Order: sequence, then structure tokens, then C-alpha cells
Amino acid sequence: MACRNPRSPRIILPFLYPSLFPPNGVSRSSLAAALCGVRRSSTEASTPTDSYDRPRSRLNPAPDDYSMSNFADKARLTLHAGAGGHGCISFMREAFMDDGPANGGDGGHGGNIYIQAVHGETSLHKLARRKVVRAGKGKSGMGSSRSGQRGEDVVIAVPVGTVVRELSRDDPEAESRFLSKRKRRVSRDTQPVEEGPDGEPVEDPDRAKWLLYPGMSSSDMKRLELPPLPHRERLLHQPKAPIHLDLSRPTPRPILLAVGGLGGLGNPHFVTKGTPKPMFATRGERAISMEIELELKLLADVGLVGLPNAGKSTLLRSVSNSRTRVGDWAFTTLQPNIGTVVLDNNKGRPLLTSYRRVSGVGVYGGGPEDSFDISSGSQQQPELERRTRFTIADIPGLIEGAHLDKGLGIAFLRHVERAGVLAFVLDLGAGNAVAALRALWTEVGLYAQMREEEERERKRQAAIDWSAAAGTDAEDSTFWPSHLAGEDYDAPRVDAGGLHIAGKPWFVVATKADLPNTQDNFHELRDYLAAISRGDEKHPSGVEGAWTRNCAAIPVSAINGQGVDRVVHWAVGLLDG
Ligand SMILES: Nc1nc2c(ncn2[C@@H]2O[C@H](COP(=O)(O)OP(=O)(O)OP(=O)(O)O)[C@@H](O)[C@H]2O)c(=O)[nH]1
Ligand SMILES: [Mg+2]
Repeated sequence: MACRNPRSPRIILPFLYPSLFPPNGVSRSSLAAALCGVRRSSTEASTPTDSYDRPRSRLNPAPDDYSMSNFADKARLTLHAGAGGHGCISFMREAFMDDGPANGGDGGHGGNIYIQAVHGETSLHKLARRKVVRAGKGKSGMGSSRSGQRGEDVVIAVPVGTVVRELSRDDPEAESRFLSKRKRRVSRDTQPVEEGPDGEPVEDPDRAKWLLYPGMSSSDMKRLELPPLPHRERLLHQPKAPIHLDLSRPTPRPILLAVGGLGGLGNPHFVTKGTPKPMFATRGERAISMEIELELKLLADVGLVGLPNAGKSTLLRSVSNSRTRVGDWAFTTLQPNIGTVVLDNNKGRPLLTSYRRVSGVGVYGGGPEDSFDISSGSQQQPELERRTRFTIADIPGLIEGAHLDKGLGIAFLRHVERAGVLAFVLDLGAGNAVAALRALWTEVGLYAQMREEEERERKRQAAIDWSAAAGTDAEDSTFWPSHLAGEDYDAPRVDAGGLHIAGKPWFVVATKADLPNTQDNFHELRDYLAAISRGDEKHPSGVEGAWTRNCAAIPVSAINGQGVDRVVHWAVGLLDG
């Protein structure tokens, strides 16, 4: 179709190729010249500069020189495990044998849904878009004793650091098990009730689980005496509700979330002396559906916290190979970034020697934590492990009132919540640094209290035992290794009053120290921190018992890469404890 608006290509092109359309009145005829200019300028010796006439470099990049990826740290998923296939009602038919024995195959089992935390996944955006995850249904059994195919399992791959919470669950089989148990109990105690209050016959919950031969007349169907349903255990135990997992380490094996339904039994299973030709088989089990919430809390050793435009991303660039976006305006960073500081690339002398404490056995053994002591011949857990790198998380800036959802709010603090050390980045050229530090700690303290409040509520909800009423008592509550059970591993201590964050070691990076007249600001900040360490001043969050052992301020000029080595040394010192 012809283009209706002949001008449209001129409107669209600048968005696609901005470099071909220099701003303000550059004519088309000068396009070739502009192109040549672009090419020439790349070879010219003059270095580009920013609006302050500072040369562009890796630490002072143009705002469009960054890597941007899709990112989501929350996702809600509806999971449907696979239903089991039905058993088959079939009889052998051969030449000279028109009425052979039963030979219906069993239905295939439904597929299970698993979750696995893997390295390489960094975001939940794909799952957030997917919304529904379905495992394969089991195929029904067929004649000639052919069983139905098993439904396909699904493994949901999530980044390490994901917390999984179950919001709701629908388990039709558990419900009907509960109903038939109650019916049996009632009919044992009293006369069986054949009719309901409105005269309708009471539906036997077990009856619905049978599949009858379609060629039977309705009167035969009514008269048919069905045997008791065979008791069958699911192949895997369905984890007890509500599921709460903290996948803060890679899981070598997928973890079961929803188990698929059992396949139905074919009619040969019901052959007895009295019923040599059973005209019935069992249906496949209906599958579990559940709604889960995934929340990604990035795992980093050090978390950067600062006001917008303080220089956090420039600092991250200066100490790591990160290509996070830098720009001279607030909220340049809109999503968390992780940078890795390499201390030892095993190519020479390490930047510094550091050891990290190893906290016991690897998740399933075989992890880097495990070692074998040759001298003694026994397996031992080493106390310390050589640290060759550590990670730093850069999050969007916080502003005063962030807890009231001002700016980008405080939700991004969840990505530094688990960091071992917090680094507060303060811009020495942007007003009183002590006031900025107090404002930041206030927001962090409020966030910590909010999280603890949430946790208290979650614990209260979890204490209500819905499963007893639903008859799921057979389900296994000790399904996961204890470290994966979210309550024990991740959750802040509910009575801590903000201490789960304020109790972390922290220090201040006083950046933009290259700007003129920043010394006084820095000295005031240093004196304030010294007073906190001495105990003359309270911790800026106001939390009792917060970490105040050795509060330091390190002056740096991240844009020039000056003083950043001290930041690395100090951070490692705090990480080593
Ligand atoms: N003079 C000077 N400028 C710096 C320094 N560090 C960063 N800047 C500049 O400060 C501005 C903001 O830097 P960013 O690193 O984007 O700041 P940010 O804290 O990540 O900002 P948000 O992502 O918006 O929160 C940029 O123009 C940087 O070039 C420094 O040490 N000295
Ligand atoms: Mg930034």
C-alpha cells in the first residue's frame, strides 16, 4: 500500500537514526557532509567533552554509553500441574476371539512443576510476561494394554536470590479426599443419607472418579456396583501449603512446587472372579493449581545507597567493569545494577588478600565449600576461603520521603537488604553531607521496620493451619532442606525494630571531592562519624544497638578514579569482619 503521508519517512527516521539528523536546520544536502563529519570526527584527535568541559572517558561516559537490559524483580505466576490421563476400558478383539479379556491401558501421569535457581538468569521479566505456567497433561490409556504418555514436567528457572511465596492453592483431589472421608465417617455413625434436603440424590464424590463404558445403558449404569476406589499414593509428596522458599544459592536439583495428577487405571485392574469383564476404569487425577509470587532480591556483598545524582554509578564503574548508565541528572539509574570487583584474576599479584568465612556445608554437598583434607583423610569444613572477587549493587537514588513512595520509592532497597556491608555515597558538592546521611538512614530505617512488619504479618498468616481443614495432613512438611525454608533463612528478625539492616557494618564514600570548597563539608562529616564511633552521637537511623564500631568516611573522586582503591580495601575489611 502506498504511503499516505509522503512526509512520514522524514518524521520517523530521526527516531531510528538520530545521528543522520543533526538538530536545528541542518539541510538534507548537508547530510553527506554530516556523515563524513561523523566518520572524520571518530578519527580526529580532539576528545569529546561533557557540559563541564571534562573529557569523556570510561568514568565520564556519554549518557547513551551504557548497557540496558530488561529487568523485573517481581512476578506473579499461576501454575497448573498436569492432570493425569484416564484409564482405558477395552477388551481384546482378535480373529476368532470377539469377546476377549480386558486390556485397557493406564493413563499417563501429569507433569510436575519445579523451580530451580540458576546462575545466568538475572531478571524475572520473562516470567512476569509469561504469567501462566502449565505442565503437560498425561495422555489417556489405550487398548491392547498401551499406557498413556506421561505429561511433560516444567522447570521454572529463576535467578539466584529469588524468594518464592505461595499465595493460593486449588487442590481438587485433596478436597474430594476430604469429602469422601467425611462421608465415610457420617455413614459409619448414622444411616447413609440417600437424598439431600431438596430431594436430590446426594452425589457420591468417589463415583465421579470412575469412567464407565460409554456403550452401557443408563439403567445399567445406575445398577452398576463399583468396587471401592483403590488407595493410591502420589509418586511425589506435594509440599505443604503455603510454600515459602528462599533460593539464595543455586539449587543443583529442581525443587518441586506442584505435583501432577496420577494417571487413571485401566479396566484390567478391576478384574475379579465376580466381574471378569469390568466396564469401568478410573479417571486421571485432576491437577493442582496454585498462584505464586516471585521476588528477586539481588545478592551483592556491598550495597550502594545514596541520593540521586550522588555519583553511585560512577563509583561502581570506577571499581568494577560495570557499564551502568551515568548522567548529570537525578534518576539516571532506574534499575539495580551489579558490578564485580576483581581482587585476584590469578594473573599476578592480587589487588589485596581477603578471606571469606564459609558457613558450613554446601547446599547439597559438592559445592565450593566442601573440601577434603588429605593429611587426615577426613572431610572437613574449612573456616575461611580465599576471596577473589566481590560484588557491589547500585540501586536508584533515594530521596527524602521515599518511604511515602516519593521518587522511585524504597522498594529497590530490597536489593541491598541482604548485602553484607552498606556504603552510603554522599556528594560533597551537594549541600551538607551529615544531613544527607541522616536523611538516607531515616529512609533505610523505615524500610527495615516496614519489612519486619510485613514479616510479622506473614508469620501470623502462616500460623493459621488451613491444611488441617482441607484434609491434607498426609502432605510432607519437612520437604525442603531447612536452609531453603524462607522463614528461617531470609526473613528479618521480627522483633528487631530495624536492626536487621542497621546492624550491618557500613561506611561513607564522600564523592566528588575534586569539586572546590568541599573540604569543610568533608571535615564536618568525618567529625560526625567519629562522634558516632565514640558513642557521643546516636546512630543516624536512631535504632538501638545499631552498628557503630568504626564509622569511616572515605573521600574519593570517582570520575578521576582517585581514592577508589581505599573504598575497595575498606569494603573488603568490613566484609572480612
Ligand atoms: N566532579 C565529579 N563529578 C562526578 C563524580 N562522580 C560522579 N560525578 C558526576 O555526577 C553525575 C551523576 O553521576 P551518577 O554516577 O550518574 O550518579 P548516581 O548517583 O548514579 O545518580 P542516579 O542514578 O540518578 O541516582 C554525573 O554527571 C557524573 O559525571 C566525581 O567524583 N566528581
Ligand atoms: Mg546511577
